[in-house]
Amino acid sequence: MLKAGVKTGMLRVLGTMSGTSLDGVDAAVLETDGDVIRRFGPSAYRPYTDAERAVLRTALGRWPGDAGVEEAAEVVETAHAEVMNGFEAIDLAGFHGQTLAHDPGARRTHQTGSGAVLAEVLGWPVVWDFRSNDVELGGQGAPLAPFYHHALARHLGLHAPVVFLNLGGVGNVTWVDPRLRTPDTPGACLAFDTGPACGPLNDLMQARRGVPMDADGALAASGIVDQGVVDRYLSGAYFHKIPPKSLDRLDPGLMAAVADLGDADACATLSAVVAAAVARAAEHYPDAPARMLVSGGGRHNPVLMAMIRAAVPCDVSPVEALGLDGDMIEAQAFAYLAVRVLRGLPTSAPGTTGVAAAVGGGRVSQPG
Ligand SMILES: Nc1ncnc2c1ncn2[C@@H]1O[C@H](COP(=O)(O)OP(=O)(O)OP(=O)(O)O)[C@@H](O)[C@H]1O
Ligand SMILES: CC(=O)N[C@H]1[C@@H]2OC[C@@H](O2)[C@@H](O)[C@@H]1O[C@H](C)C(=O)O
Repeated sequence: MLKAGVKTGMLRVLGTMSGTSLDGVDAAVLETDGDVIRRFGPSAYRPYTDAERAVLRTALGRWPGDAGVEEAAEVVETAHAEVMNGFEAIDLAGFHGQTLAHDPGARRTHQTGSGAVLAEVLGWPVVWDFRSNDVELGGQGAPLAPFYHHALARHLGLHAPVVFLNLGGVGNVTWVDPRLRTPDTPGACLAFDTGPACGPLNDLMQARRGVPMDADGALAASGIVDQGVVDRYLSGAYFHKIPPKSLDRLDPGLMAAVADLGDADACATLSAVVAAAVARAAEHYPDAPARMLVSGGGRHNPVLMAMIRAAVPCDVSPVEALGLDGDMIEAQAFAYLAVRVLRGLPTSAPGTTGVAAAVGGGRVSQPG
């Protein structure tokens, strides 16, 4: 199904993502027709300043109209306009925005920042608000990168099921079968959030040491895992749910569970929770994957990666092993999805968000 008046063929699309860890904006160019990938283009990263991050943090958990949300939208729009302005010859942009709140059970999700404002400022058509339609139709609204993971597996010429693991604030996996030609074919993609990833580690480091992360897992490396905490956490309701399922970044329960541990032991234990959650995900795979390809900032944490390797029975490598850029997969995904939205193609399916049938979503804003 092709929407009237839409340019056919390959487009040069700029995708952006502002992730749950509130570190900054990733922007990456992808040449695609919304089906196959032709080429990866340049990318850029624009960190939030401490003051901007504070504005975003204040607005977490809030909905449109709540106090502080307009200020957060302005921060997000300004940061995106700055980084997006540096790119040339763009046909289309895919703007995810910053998730402030996500409650699929109540059929609502909130990504702040207006694609209409960016279309005006940049002079390009902008696709945005990717998740609302899916949650309104009863889906989880997340994860949405899976259809792009399927395109990546095809682009890489893979012929067996693989798992893409993204380690951001939250962990999420996509099991993909590239032998099935389109991502919305039943059985082509199964995706869900595994559990917490870097988010709780960051929160702990911020609260106890005033730094944004356990850099290179240095503190976790000198700590001892409290296996009781790991086992108790993994016995929680989320880990018994059948996918699709998605998480909000905030889980005060996990922070409380490590409150009595010293800093190093708490970091080691939180890292072990991440690895155990990733390992637990395998219960749901339709078939054993040939390998696990890791993207997101957590792949830079060698302690976390070692724990995952020890817990998972297949090869685990950063996506760089296959020539991809693990910091830009999500930004590229929203470039890919933008073209799908423009062309009226689905962006999620029962296996990715639990929506009842494959659906599209997103709004398209044209410059005035
Ligand atoms: N060298 C490193 N050592 C340890 N952790 C690291 C390192 N580099 C990045 N990280 C972790 O990765 C996080 C950023 O990951 P990423 O940019 O993938 O998250 P995000 O896109 O905000 O999250 P999400 O995918 O959940 O939206 C940092 O906040 C930090 O916790
Ligand atoms: C609601 C929301 O913004 N979810 C994010 C978050 O960050 C990681 C994980 O939780 C994933 O479900 C999703 O983002 C990725 C890009 C996705 O939709 O695939």
